[in-house]
Amino acid sequence: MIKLSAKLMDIDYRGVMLNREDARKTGVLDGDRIQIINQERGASVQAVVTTTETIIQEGTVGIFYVTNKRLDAKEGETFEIRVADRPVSIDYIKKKMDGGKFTSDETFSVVKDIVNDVLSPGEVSAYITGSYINGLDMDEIEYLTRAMVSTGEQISFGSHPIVDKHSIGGVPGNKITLLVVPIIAAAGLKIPKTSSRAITGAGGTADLMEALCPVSFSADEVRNMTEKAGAVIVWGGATNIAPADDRIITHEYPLKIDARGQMLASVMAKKYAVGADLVVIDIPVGEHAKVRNPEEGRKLAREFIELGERLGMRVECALTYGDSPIGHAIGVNLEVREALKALEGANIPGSLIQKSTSLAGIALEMAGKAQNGEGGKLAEEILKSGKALEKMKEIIKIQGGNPDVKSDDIVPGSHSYDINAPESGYVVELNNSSLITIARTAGAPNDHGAGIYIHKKKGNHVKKGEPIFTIYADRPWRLESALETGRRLMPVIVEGMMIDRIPSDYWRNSRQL
Ligand SMILES: O=P(O)(O)OC[C@H]1O[C@H](OP(=O)(O)O)[C@H](O)[C@@H]1O
Ligand SMILES: O=c1cc[nH]c(=O)[nH]1
Repeated sequence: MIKLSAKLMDIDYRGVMLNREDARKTGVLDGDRIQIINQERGASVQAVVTTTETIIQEGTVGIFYVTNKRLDAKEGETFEIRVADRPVSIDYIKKKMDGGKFTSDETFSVVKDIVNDVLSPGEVSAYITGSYINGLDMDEIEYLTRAMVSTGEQISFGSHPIVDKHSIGGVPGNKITLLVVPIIAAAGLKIPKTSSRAITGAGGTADLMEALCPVSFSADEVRNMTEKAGAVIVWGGATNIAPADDRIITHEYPLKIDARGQMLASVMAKKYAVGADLVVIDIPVGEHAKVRNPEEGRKLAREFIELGERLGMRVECALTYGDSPIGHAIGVNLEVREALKALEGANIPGSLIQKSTSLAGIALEMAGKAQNGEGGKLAEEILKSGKALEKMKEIIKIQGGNPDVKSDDIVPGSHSYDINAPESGYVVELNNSSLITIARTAGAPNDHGAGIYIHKKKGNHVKKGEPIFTIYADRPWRLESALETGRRLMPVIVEGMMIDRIPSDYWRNSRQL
């Protein structure tokens, strides 16, 4: 054991940094774990070590920002540093990587160590990859859901039913939560909606809502705001509701993967933790979506329903069209503007309003607000009457945003480029996954102005030279990269257009490269 004085490092990262000499004295290498202890205050956390020769001087321990949120160290405070045992959860992760099955206790141990930052980013990625490749069965998924809930805070409400909705994502432009939640709340129901940020997409609901108001709240605040306004739309990652969820999603985001078992647990843990009784799940189905065909969609729906039964929630699922973006906008500001326009009563074509009112309609029927088969109509009436817009303003206000915001106040990035049709014909291919990659390369979701506006969707006729879609970015170099990505991925095909020309000396030239 050695004693070191704290140096606070304002870096949004987990763990500690030790001078190599102190690491040697303690007996740890890069990636090992230490226990940092202040006996007087009773403060003690485990952290993964990074070593340095220059950034941290001998006699000092650098404490990264996220770890210090739990340790609450002051600059210069003295801490005892000891080698920490290798967590047993790593053995469980290896077991899963070798194709084994988690028990309930093993799952809890892994989740607890993720939440307490005991596992390094590499170990969390190994857990996700092991579960992604070898899968989780329904028992393991239930264990994971319960572990995610029990390692965080839970909310309970005085009156019921509590309604909730969730989309598994995977379809670009899926801004429907900004319509579905206010419609349900305007019907007099409570819906404490927590969302994640983008996982495989260019803007998750939490990213979108953040363009209108703060989304980071404690569990208590979520409950109080929902009691007052009937609804919230907040970022689950900030609430300490199922805190493991966001840690897992952070590692899935760069890989653009959403492991099936973890997805079921991630969604249902958020519902269970807010005390939901009635849950509607949106499962987009399409060639480039997370679920490729209706059979797979029905299987996933059964799994959601079964998991709901195990946890005491009534779940209904909607298989939705996931072959084409929802509405015309992809990326934070473009999507928020489109959603607000729909709430303001603009004549937005098709998919956004239809999908939103169908999903909201299922919830209204489940809660007994509408007869079976009448929910969609009631949802549409609520939207058209302006009551959903009023409710959305109330939600924005209670979360600390400007309730008078108009759709036209939310503007796309100032750098844009139109992708025009090379030929006249029908749009026969508009690849969701490539559109998302282009929008992300343009800066989405971090740059709120970045994204894509689609003028012609699959099946639409386009004349030569007309724009098919426009790419927006907040920074010129991001737009350049997005264009380069677009040229490589060719996300759109117009019937009759030549896709590529391969000259006879192509192979010789490429071999020379
Ligand atoms: O990034 P991809 O994987 O498309 O989807 C992730 C999005 O889907 C869900 O939407 P909601 O919370 O039901 O609105 C998540 O919370 C997240 O916002
Ligand atoms: O909230 C969500 C949505 C999709 N997939 C997840 O893992 N979580």
